[in-house]
Amino acid sequence: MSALRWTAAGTDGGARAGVLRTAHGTVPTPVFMPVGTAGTVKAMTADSVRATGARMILGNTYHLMLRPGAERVARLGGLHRMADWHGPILTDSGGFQVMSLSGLRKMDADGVTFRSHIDGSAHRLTPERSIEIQHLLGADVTMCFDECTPFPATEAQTATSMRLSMAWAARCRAAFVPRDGYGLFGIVQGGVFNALRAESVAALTEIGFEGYAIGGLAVGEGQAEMYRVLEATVPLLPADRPRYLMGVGTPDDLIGAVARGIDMFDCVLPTRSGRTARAYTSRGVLNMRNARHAEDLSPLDPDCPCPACQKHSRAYIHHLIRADEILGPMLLTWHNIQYYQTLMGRLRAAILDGRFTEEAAAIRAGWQERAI
Ligand SMILES: CNc1nc2c(CCNCC3CCCCC3)c3nc(N)[nH]c(=O)c3cc2[nH]1
Ligand SMILES: [Zn+2]
Repeated sequence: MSALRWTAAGTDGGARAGVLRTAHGTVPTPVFMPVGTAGTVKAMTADSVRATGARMILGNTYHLMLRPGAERVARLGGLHRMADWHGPILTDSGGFQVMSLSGLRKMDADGVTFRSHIDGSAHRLTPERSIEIQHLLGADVTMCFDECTPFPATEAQTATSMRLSMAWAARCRAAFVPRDGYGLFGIVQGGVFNALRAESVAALTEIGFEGYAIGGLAVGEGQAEMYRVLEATVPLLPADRPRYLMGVGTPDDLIGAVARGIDMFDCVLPTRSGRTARAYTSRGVLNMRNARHAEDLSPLDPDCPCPACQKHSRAYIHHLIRADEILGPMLLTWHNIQYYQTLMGRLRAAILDGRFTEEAAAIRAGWQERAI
């Protein structure tokens, strides 16, 4: 097998369906990748993640370099063996989490020095070290070490930040060891400025990557602005490479971004919401702490195959949440991950059948039917 490859299976308007081939198996796209921050999709076993139909998960340089340490993960056989996850893993490169999680940090042209949010110990990430860490973790998809430009930022600030990330992208490409079934993705920056986005795409495609992520979005710009940036950026990307929109998003965001040519997604929403008692359903979001569920014998979502919906009532899940029972977040997380997988499956089937617009409208209409 050559380097990691994406091949198209069908298109419908701007939406596209395809297959991503990796060293750890093939993944139908569009794909939602559950976030497995510290080597685990929180509150889920690897078997339960697989049961949802999820094929590919995220790991993270920042968390795993701090604990248990990248070299230790390698000594434990890598992330796949350690977590008993034998499908593809994409790891983020750490820059985003350093900027959003760590306390004291100092950015310079060569990298970033920061203190661990866990024990305050000092650490440094450079493009080369980030690539090395992701190799030690065993990632199928490695992300370039970048700076996610803060929002809002002036055009000048955005240009400086983007150009630093482009210089780091070239260093990542040089440091990455090519292997069959593995790939390095570039990350497009440029904030909300079309000319800077175009400059970033040109710089990355000049270097050449197995896939292209759109970074610097879902940072507070709002859905309309995010869509506007996608409309200006996605058409500039090579049609034969996968496109990954980082950190997105709500079910509604996913539909809109698939419509604009995105193939891959990750977001903490389904897992984090599972731990904050919120359930995504075909009829909108439910807050399971709400007393109205206390004697409701209906399932979270009648159309859902997950154990929470097949075996339990809203009343039981409401009780678990109120009683602060660990099974509550487990069942809600499982359901939310299942909901996201079911959603992506429906979108993919609709693209292949040429009825994406109709399917998107039907899904959105379902959310309007106030959850009974
Ligand atoms: C939520 N919005 C958002 N996320 C972004 C992320 C993070 C994507 N999710 C990674 C997981 C987070 C939890 C731990 C495991 C890794 C971004 N990452 C990078 N490298 N660059 C971005 O511009 C970048 C931009 C992002 N915007
Ligand atoms: Zn369910």
